[in-house]
Amino acid sequence: MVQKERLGKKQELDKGGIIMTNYTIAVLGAGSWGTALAHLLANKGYQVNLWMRSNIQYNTMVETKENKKYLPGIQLSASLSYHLDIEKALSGAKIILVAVPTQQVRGLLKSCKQFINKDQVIVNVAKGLEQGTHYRISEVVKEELNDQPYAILSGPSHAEEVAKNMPTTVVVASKERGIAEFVQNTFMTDDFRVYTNPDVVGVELGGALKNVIAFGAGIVDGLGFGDNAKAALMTRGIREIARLGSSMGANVYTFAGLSGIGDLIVTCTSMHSRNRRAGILIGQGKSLNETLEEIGMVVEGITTTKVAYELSVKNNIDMPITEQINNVLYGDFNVKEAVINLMTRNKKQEIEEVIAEELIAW
Ligand SMILES: NC(=O)c1ccc[n+]([C@@H]2O[C@H](COP(=O)([O-])OP(=O)(O)OC[C@H]3O[C@@H](n4cnc5c(N)ncnc54)[C@H](O)[C@@H]3O)[C@@H](O)[C@H]2O)c1
Ligand SMILES: O=P(O)(O)OC[C@H](O)CO
Repeated sequence: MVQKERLGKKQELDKGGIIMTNYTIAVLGAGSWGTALAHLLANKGYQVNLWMRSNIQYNTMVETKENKKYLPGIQLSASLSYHLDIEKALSGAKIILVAVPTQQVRGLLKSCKQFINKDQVIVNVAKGLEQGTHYRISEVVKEELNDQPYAILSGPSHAEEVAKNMPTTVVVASKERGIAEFVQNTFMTDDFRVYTNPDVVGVELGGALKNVIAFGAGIVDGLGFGDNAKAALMTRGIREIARLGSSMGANVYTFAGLSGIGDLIVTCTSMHSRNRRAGILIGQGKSLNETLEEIGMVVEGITTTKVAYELSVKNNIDMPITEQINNVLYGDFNVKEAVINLMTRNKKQEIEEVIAEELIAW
């Protein structure tokens, strides 16, 4: 347990003026984000078990207390404990933080579900949609673990900045308010501010779909276009995210928040963003294979583009930016051709859902 004074006066207290930090949290996946969050939680005083699948990475991390490939230059919390044995990592944990790429989540859960207890809270941080099923991660978790307590933690948060305690705000969504507040209390620090939101669908979709637009923003940069084009892409991008999201049951206001415009801004403008950097390389004429090799980390927008495009067709939602990015990635379209296709579409009203009476009055 850590005294209130050490963590700052605004912390929520669990019990009698004392912040409970003596429980165990398992972090599955030691990429950039899993490592940064494990470091944050260990620094806050929790027992953190960081599990990874690679022996080589494990040996290096135990020896150097650094994640040289995914989070170089950060001396990790001395109390972090590293694991190759997933059963041991999960044992006694109150929270299981799932921090592997979206397409790997189902396989990971299948491989360890026999070690997961019914009361352990799954906190997902992956931002994507499953290929084939079109599922959000909560749907994958539901299919694999039935009614396991679940929350999604998302929002504008690059691992490189969180690991350096730079001010960051995120949002946690769960259908159960108590779970969202438990996760909020667990992760919140003076530098890492966590909001709650009941809209699991919106928070999951906002985090996944912004990667598609960020990839497009990178293409714009790679082509050498200016700020006008980037602003247009972001503005029209959030509209199509909101259109698809509301058709799938999300609250449209969620997309005006951290897991909407907030994450879109950071990902479209930051050089930390792998999605944006991948788009820049494609815009400069590199092939997809060359791009993925150069980035060397997960680029969620590449798989999510295909799923988002398929969802837009299935739900009959107009998503012209996503469609053109899908054409570039999977239809062999040239990036310049995609831009021409976007700019020369039929004339439109800006707010197409405007109610009929307003239109008539206008
Ligand atoms: N990096 C960030 O700043 C950040 C921030 C918020 C959310 N996210 C999201 O978090 C998720 C993970 O991203 P990341 O940045 O940590 O990716 P990363 O590419 O940095 O690392 C991915 C890690 O997952 C591991 N991995 C892959 N498949 C695995 C499997 N089957 N079992 C065990 N480990 C496996 C890899 O070895 C690697 O260590 C993504 O969905 C990403 O969008 C990342
Ligand atoms: O580096 P990216 O593009 O995967 O983005 C990381 C986070 O999602 C930013 O919030």
